[in-house]
Amino acid sequence: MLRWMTAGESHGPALVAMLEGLPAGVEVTVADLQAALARRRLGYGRGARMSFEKDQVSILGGFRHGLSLGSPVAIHIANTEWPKWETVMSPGPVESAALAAADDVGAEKELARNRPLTRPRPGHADLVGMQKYAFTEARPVLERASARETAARVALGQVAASFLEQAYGIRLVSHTVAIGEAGASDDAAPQPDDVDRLDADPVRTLDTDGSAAMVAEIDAAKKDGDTLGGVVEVLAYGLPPGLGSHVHWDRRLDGRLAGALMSIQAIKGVEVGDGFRTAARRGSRAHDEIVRDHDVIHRVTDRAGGTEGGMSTGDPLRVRAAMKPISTVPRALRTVDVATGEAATAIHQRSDVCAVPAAGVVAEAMVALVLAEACLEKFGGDSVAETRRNLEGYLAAIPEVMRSW
Ligand SMILES: Cc1cc2nc3c(=O)[nH]c(=O)nc-3n(C[C@H](O)[C@H](O)[C@H](O)COP(=O)(O)O)c2cc1C
Ligand SMILES: C=C(O[C@@H]1CC(C(=O)O)=C[C@@H](OP(=O)(O)O)[C@H]1O)C(=O)O
Repeated sequence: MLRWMTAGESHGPALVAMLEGLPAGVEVTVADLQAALARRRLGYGRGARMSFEKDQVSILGGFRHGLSLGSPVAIHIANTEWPKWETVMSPGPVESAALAAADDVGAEKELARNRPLTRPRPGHADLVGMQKYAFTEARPVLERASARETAARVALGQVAASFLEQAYGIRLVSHTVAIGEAGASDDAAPQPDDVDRLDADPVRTLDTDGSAAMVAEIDAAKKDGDTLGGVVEVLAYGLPPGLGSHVHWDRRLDGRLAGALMSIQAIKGVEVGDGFRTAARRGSRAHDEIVRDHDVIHRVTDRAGGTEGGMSTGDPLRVRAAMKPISTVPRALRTVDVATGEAATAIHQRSDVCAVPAAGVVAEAMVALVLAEACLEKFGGDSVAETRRNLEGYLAAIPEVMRSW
């Protein structure tokens, strides 16, 4: 069983990520994790914070000499901005005089870090979090609701992706499909080797015309004091057939992927394969017919996106996630000041205009974690070599007439 968890606040000293159940013998270095985290900071339209804040990664447990030990993995991601927040976000008690002084220091004093945030921002966890956790202001809520937490997911996702590739040859890639109303062409699905080209593009697409249109869309929204969402896609290549199961609702791979993607901040829709487009088709044009060619069984199309009956088919997995526009809208939205009950406009200090390219990297991490969990459930094993042997034994037992390889 693979389990993972993250802890840490957006402006706290660090994020912490733990992964339990990783077999021994997976090669991962701090440099690999740093590179994964750098990819999450990419993308045209992100706010000022992305340029000055740095992630400082260290591995606290689970590895020795670059190889996993089979013990729980613990990763620490320190935040270089912590000195500015040391008082306001102190985990221990602080004197009220020190808190008051915290508003008057530093280059960013306009952020008024300690001023009570009593004007909840629409689209954020602020209001309902205050109601639920009995806070009189939003800071204690927004600190954990913030997508800063996705840095911890990406670090864990990198460990999972390394395991998938080294144990089973499974590789992932993600890209941006649309930002606002501008989209990339559907022509060619990216391959894992396209990752450098994708990361070099301002919005992480291979379609240069689509990229220019998406950049223009972001510029226009920014000029209007507005924000944007969009759609990302994750593909995974090299999956064996049979991950997940049709026998129980909570073992279906498609359901687990959808849940993991929906758990990302601001994701409001998930599609597996052609998803919503399939709903508009007739059955004769919706499914993937099965043929046998040169002794190999395969599907002639890939509309299903690599799952049938809640199990991986062995075809490339294709899932999309729809992100709502960034909630902190510069052209401030209406809210209520909960200190006075008066109508107000929502706080806007600084924000991303669009974080869709980064959300693709986060989605890739979540898919890697779900696939690693599903692989370990199916193949087990305490070392990379053992789990690979188990995969090979399983594939060898599938009768030749049913083989898709
Ligand atoms: C990578 C990433 C970056 C984000 N950056 C911002 C941001 O700068 N400002 C903002 O208001 N929301 C941002 N969000 C979205 C908020 O975290 C999200 O809208 C909020 O948590 C509420 O969404 P929910 O209802 O889906 O939880 C970002 C989301 C992601 C995935
Ligand atoms: C810090 C990150 O993203 C943050 C996610 C976020 C939000 O509300 O989700 C709001 C912004 O933070 P702030 O309000 O402090 O400017 C983003 O910068 C990150 O992705 O590392």
